[in-house]
Amino acid sequence: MQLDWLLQPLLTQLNTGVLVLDAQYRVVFFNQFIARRADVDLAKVQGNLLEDVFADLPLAWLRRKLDSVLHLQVPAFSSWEQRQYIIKLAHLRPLSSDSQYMAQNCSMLPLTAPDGVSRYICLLIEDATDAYVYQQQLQQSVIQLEHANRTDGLTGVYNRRYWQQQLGYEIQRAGRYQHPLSLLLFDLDKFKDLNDQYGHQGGDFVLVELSRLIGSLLRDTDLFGRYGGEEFGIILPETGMTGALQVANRICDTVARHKMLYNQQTLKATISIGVACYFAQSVDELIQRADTALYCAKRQGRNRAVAYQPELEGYLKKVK
Ligand SMILES: Nc1nc2c(ncn2[C@@H]2O[C@H](COP(=O)(O)OP(=O)(O)OP(=O)(O)O)[C@@H](O)[C@H]2O)c(=O)[nH]1
Repeated sequence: MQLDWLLQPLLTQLNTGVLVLDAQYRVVFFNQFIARRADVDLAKVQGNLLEDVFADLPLAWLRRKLDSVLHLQVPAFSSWEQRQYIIKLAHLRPLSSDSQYMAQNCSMLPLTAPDGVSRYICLLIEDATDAYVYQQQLQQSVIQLEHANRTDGLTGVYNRRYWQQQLGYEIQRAGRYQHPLSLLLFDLDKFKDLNDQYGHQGGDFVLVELSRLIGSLLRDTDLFGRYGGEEFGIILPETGMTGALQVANRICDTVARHKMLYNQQTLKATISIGVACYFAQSVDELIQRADTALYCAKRQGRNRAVAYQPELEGYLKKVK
């Protein structure tokens, strides 16, 4: 049975790109799938070098691949995960993909003409844009989940679990390399009164506004987290007591001077800060020391930063 008549309609309708090159990598043939998406006319470019027909090919890489197919006479494959595309072909999902071009799986097959001598290579190009788009969406979701997993939903600073985990890592690092490390624990003053006066939403507004303000006063390497309701912690890597007190006083002063507009009313708030330095303690001990200093700051009249010293423990016993 003669089947030659099948070839042309099959190649025209095939939902796969077919591109045939000779041994000098000149274009012998490509089907409609490629012609339409690359906007090239086979009759006009037949016999031209591959790189003169299709712009911006990854030429060095592609030649290495084609050379091995031609000389070893074994097929090669390139997936979209390895190289998103080889030939710039327009795809049919321009809106749902961040890429203008079709993601491609490409098989490269060695061919020998009936004369038994002339060698060719056939490239079969499959549209893998769907897989590419799904993978992009999945990666995006993973990034969003990771962000949500370490962030406090209200204020956008780190949540307690993640922040405390980071404190553990920073303590290990400071211990191993004998580097300074300080911790600030702060708490809004008389926040209950603020909540009572402006409602819970007013209180939330202040928490958000002050988190943003304080975050803007920190270095990128500092780690700012929400420890509990209106209590926050800041880890200051590479910072000893003098530097930590400077940061704490700057935060205290900036907050006290900051005016916030809420429901046409001007709000002000103050904070108290406890400062502790790392000296080979555990996470819990370091937090405990900063908490003791914070408690003293409250007892001494609020709106201030107090540095932890062992004498504070005696002071606490007296006032209790
Ligand atoms: N709006 C709001 N309020 C909160 C949140 N978390 C805790 N609070 C409130 O913060 C207040 C904390 O009150 P207290 O622990 O008595 O302390 P304070 O009024 O700030 O007084 P001092 O700490 O002694 O200066 C409580 O009224 C809590 O309900 C929150 O996420 N949003």
